[in-house]
Order: sequence, then structure tokens, then C-alpha cells
Amino acid sequence: MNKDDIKLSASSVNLWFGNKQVLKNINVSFPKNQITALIGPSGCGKSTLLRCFNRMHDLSPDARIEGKFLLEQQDLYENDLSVTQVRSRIGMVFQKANPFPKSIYENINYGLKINDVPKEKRQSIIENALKESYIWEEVKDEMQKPATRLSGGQQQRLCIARAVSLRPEVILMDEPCSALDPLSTLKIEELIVKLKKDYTIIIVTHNMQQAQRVADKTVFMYLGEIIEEGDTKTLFSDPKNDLTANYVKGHFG
Ligand SMILES: Nc1ncnc2c1ncn2[C@@H]1O[C@H](COP(=O)(O)OP(=O)(O)OP(=O)(O)O)[C@@H](O)[C@H]1O
Repeated sequence: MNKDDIKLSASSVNLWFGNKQVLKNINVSFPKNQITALIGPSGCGKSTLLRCFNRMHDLSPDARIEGKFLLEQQDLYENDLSVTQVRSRIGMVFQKANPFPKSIYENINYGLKINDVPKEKRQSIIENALKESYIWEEVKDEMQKPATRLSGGQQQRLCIARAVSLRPEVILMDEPCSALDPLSTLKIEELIVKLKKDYTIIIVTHNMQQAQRVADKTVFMYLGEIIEEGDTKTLFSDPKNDLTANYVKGHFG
């Protein structure tokens, strides 16, 4: 891959929780404006790897990380770079939608406020983020309603709107549809595909169909290592490694 096409990368990464090594010599890069799926059986380290990119392990006293994480040329673990600076460029959406127990409006306004976005600019940013996340039509007349009263799928789209309102460059998604029904899942998938025009997206998923529907690139992990990676179609139709073949055919999980 041409260097200019790489948005995010990890090199020579090892990670331990206490004595247990959870990531082993990870070398991987994520292409700009593409969707990359991280797949692999439960416990193989997908979420742990994803979380490294926005420094979610900083507060885990038993986590020890070696290696380098780059956002283009920026070292994400550089001493004078704050977690807030990292997270303003790398947003995250979690497995379970986690709206604040506040109004729909305030869910997005809050992040803008603490990031010093001037008040007069916020209304249009909020509206655009909700439009971009395909939820505006459903909530525009009830912006003061508590976000927790929305359906699960709507809450997840609101959380995506909250992430995009801060204009990150990368969005990390940790099984964003696992708590949703098939229809809401399809809506989120449609949204993810639309968002790649403006963002680089990494998605952890257990759903093989989902990886094939949305991802340009797929990375297969097993027991803390990357076993195989490549173009999604090729990885699913012509895997090079027997472990990958058995996993994508559903022989274990
Ligand atoms: N904070 C932590 N402290 C100690 N061990 C942890 C911590 N977080 C994760 N682990 C362990 O690290 C290993 C990898 O977990 P991780 O959540 O990254 O796997 P995963 O591939 O995302 O799994 P799943 O698909 O089930 O979500 C597991 O054995 C898990 O128990």
C-alpha cells in the first residue's frame, strides 16, 4: 500500500494484561477512507487492539504496551500528546449504545461545549451530525426528549452522530450492531458505508455477513496474532491460511 493511503497503523505491537500476553507482534495498517473489519474468535484480542488506537488502556494499571501506533505521521503515544487530543481525531462507538442520560440535543451539544466549539456554531453542527447519521428526520421535532427513550438502533445512530459531530478522522466501532435487531443493523451498516467517504473506519464484528457487506479490507486474528489480512472478497473466497478458512466457514468461533 502506498504510504499516503495509510491512515492508521500499528507496528511491532505486544500487549500484556499482567502476565498474560494478549497481543503478539501485531503489524497492521488501515487504509484511508476505507472500512476495515477485525474478525476472529472471542478473546483473540480484537477489542484490545481497537482500544489501543484511542488510548483506552491508559487507565488500566495492569496493561503494558510495546510498539508504535501512528495516525499518519503522528505517534499516538507521544509524551506531550493528550488523550483528549487523540480522541478528537479518533472517535469511538461502542457495542452497547451509550447515550448520556440527557436530551437528544444535549448528547451532541455536550461534546461540542467541552471541545470549545462556539455556541453560535453548535446548532448547525448538531443538525448536520444528525442528518449525516440518518436520524435527523426521526428526532428533529423532539430534540429535548431524553435520549434514553429512543430505540436501541436510534440510540446507536445518535452515538454515531455524537462521534461525527467532533469531526474525527477515524471512527473505531466495537461490534456496533451486536445489540440490534436485523433492520436497525442494516440501517447502521448503510450508514457506515456512507460515512467512509469522510472517515476511515475500523469495525470489530463477529458477523461474517456484516464484514462482507461493509468492509473493504478484513483482518483475521487468532490468539493475539494476525493470521491473515487482505481484500475482504479474497479473504472470504480464497483464504490462504487453514485457520482463516475454517473460521470464515463457521467451523469454530
Ligand atoms: N482490562 C483487562 N484486563 C485483563 N484482561 C483483559 C482486559 N481486557 C481484555 N482482557 C483479556 O484479553 C483477551 C482479549 O480480549 P478482547 O476483548 O480483546 O478479545 P476480543 O477478540 O475482542 O473478544 P470478543 O470477541 O469476545 O469481544 C481476553 O482473554 C480478555 O479476557
